[in-house]
Amino acid sequence: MADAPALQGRIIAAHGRHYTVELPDGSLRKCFPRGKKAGATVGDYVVISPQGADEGSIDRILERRNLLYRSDDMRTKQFAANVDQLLIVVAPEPAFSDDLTGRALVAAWSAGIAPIVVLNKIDLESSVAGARKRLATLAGLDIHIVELSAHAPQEMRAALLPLLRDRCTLLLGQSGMGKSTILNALVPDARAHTQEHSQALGAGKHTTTSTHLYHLPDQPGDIIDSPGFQAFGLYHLSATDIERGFPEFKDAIEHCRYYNCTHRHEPGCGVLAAIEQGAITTQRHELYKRILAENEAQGRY
Ligand SMILES: Nc1nc2c(ncn2[C@@H]2O[C@H](COP(=O)(O)OP(=O)(O)OP(=O)(O)O)[C@@H](O)[C@H]2O)c(=O)[nH]1
Ligand SMILES: [Zn+2]
Repeated sequence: MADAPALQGRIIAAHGRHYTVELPDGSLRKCFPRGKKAGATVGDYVVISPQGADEGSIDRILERRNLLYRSDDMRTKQFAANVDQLLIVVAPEPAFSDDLTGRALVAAWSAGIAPIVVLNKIDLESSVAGARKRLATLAGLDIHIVELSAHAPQEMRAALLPLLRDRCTLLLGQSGMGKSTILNALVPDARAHTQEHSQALGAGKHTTTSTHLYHLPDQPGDIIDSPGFQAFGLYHLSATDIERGFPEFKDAIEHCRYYNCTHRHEPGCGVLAAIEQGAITTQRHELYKRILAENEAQGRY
């Protein structure tokens, strides 16, 4: 019997050793990477060789438009590939972290991906003002900030669905910000679906898929759910990547006296001058210095 012809599909879930690949006809296959090739991630477009009725091997990962991940001394965690935008969920309670939110923004910009920040739980009236005030430090950066309450699902859908149309959106946030609640309002039974897939594909009932791509039920567009994080290392970024993660530095850097200026203490630094003039906030500059120092401590530069 001749080999079945290779097919192209998209990885919609990663389960440790194997992946769920969706084919253009909507069917799902449990696929294993061929050989020792690792590193496939949710959102990847792949070429597979079908095996049997519902399995396959991943022969090749097609070129990625982008790849989002975080990394620290412990490990590297890929979030997703080929995304159009990042939706970063923050909330007044538990209070979101400026540092982690800033890092997620850096991850987005350094990968060339547009970020949207969602301030969830605006029904928490006593604490929402404080959250708004902290978010105001991001004003002036090119970020769309949307306020909503996932406990008012109808209004929430009205606010989010237009932003999600025709796009592949990665949902990201610290633990407890309300990602699952938002996801479930956008894709009812998302969690149940995950269970179903896992069981149908033999992943076992208790294997939780950490990252999963869902199609929006009522309009074109995909949303990728990812586990909540409590740390967001960016050890993989080069100094140039980090600079790209701070788009407000771009014009100022043109004025730096030294081509290899690190924008910390050098004389004639355009970024330091822009801080003096109030065009760049010290808070963002502090974050920049923290990320750079962490990477330097790795002996990268
Ligand atoms: N008051 C209020 N509570 C909310 C809202 N959205 C979510 N919550 C609550 O916040 C808690 C955390 O919500 P989840 O959706 O589980 O948060 P998550 O971001 O998925 O958290 P992880 O699973 O840790 O990543 C739950 O108790 C939700 O009911 C909201 O709009 N208003
Ligand atoms: Zn400089």
